Amino acid sequence: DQVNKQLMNLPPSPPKLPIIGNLHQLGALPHSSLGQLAREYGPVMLLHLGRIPVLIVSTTDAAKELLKANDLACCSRPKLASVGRISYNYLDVAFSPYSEYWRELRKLCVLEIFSVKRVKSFRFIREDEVGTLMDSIARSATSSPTDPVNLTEKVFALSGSLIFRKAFGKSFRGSEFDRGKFYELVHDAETVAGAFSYDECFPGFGWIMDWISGHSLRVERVFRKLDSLFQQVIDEHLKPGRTNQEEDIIDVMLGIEKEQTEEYGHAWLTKNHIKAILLNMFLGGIDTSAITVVWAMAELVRNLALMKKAQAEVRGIVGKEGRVTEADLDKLQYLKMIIKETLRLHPPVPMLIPRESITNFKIKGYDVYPKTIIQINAWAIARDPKYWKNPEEFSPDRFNDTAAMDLKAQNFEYLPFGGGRRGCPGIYMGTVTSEFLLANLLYCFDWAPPAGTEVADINMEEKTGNCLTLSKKIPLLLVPSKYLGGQAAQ
Ligand code: HEM
Repeated sequence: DQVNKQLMNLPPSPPKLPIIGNLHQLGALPHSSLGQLAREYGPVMLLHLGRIPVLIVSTTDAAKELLKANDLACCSRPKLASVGRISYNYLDVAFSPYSEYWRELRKLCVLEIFSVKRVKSFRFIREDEVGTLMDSIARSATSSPTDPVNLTEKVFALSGSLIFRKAFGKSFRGSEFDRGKFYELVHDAETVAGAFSYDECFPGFGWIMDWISGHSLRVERVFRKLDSLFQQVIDEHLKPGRTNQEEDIIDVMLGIEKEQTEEYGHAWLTKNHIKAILLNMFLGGIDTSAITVVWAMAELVRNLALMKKAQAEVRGIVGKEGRVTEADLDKLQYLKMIIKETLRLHPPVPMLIPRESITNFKIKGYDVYPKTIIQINAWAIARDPKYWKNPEEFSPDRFNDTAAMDLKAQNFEYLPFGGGRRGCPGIYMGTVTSEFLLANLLYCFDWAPPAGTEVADINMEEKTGNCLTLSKKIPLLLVPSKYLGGQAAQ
């Protein structure tokens, strides 16, 4: 309450404007502007986005204090109305507030969807789809050797096809689904999921702005389209006599629903739960892996010596096999360091997913009260010169010296997948996908900037595609030429 709040030692706040609070200080790249502000106001700052209090955590020490000592006090998610709508009233894993229900669901998903065993069971999908992409790039390299390939477009399309097929058991190739429309829908859902509505920032009158700007209508339209897509595919799975060659995520979840019904007379996992989990796979799994591969390729083309080193590794291991297989990945230690370094310098989810505090807690001696939104600036933390030598430099070899630094946030200077109870459960799926695609791109082709441009011309500006992810602003165009050393066995 008000009196208690006055007695609290609140974190420092940059000066705010009436009504909008600190909204004007976010800019086009909030992770960067907030990193700048943190240098002035310290490792924890309290901002106000309109009326919403938001705690920004910007250093390794503070992130450790938050995720280790205070994880339980702040592992909920804010209930945003648009997210509520598209997640079937928070039936999903990523946006559901902390509760007994969320704990059960997360456990189920970790065991059944994100497990190493399940991810491995989709190996043939990755090998098939990546193989098709390599063939298509090879064809264009042969027919028009000087034409650049839009690698951003290809990599995003591939990542979308992979998740689509793992979830639905069907490929875009030969199906009635339109790839372009599917991406558009995923993109619209991401935009809806990543944005606060005016009503949340400005209680009392914000709804008028939502109405004028068309926000409410947009949310409803996206929800209806998603729901009808999910319903259509689930109905297909329920048709008697369906023959499925590939067990997909819908099969797995319908199986769990059936088991629960047989055992208890009813299932708590209903069709709406299944749809909400599918939504998480689309929003969590497509752009993140694609963004990583695009940044990795951009960095390597700009650093020829690193590119050559990576190609020597993968070509040395794979020899004349003609294609990298997933069995090769464990031997590709330098490739793994490249992915780690890419995730450090270009974390695809730079401020993680917003959390919300459940109870009072203290961080760095400051009080945080319940219902405060919490954002960890993983982007700023991974560029902190106190922990990283030459932090702005792309240098995969730095992970040689920190072999213990894994991706699971045991080290709080490196948080590309977040951490604590809400940390990303899709780490394995995400890294295998990125590593496997990158390995094939490096093995099968040599890459050069388009004719008339220099390596130094490759634009490295960032863009926040929606409020959650950070990608390369300008699509990456490169000219591939086929690696002939891999052809003998083909
Ligand atoms: C390179 C790939 C990926 C990156 C960088 C990434 C990053 C993240 C981050 C930063 C979070 C928020 C963690 C936090 O709040 O502490 C997260 C959460 C999540 N991610 Fe990922 N992710 C990736 C791949 C995937 C994949 C492939 C899937 C699923 C198919 C996935 C599903 C999820 C889900 C469901 C959550 C919410 C977890 C919860 O709230 O309990 N992610 N991810």
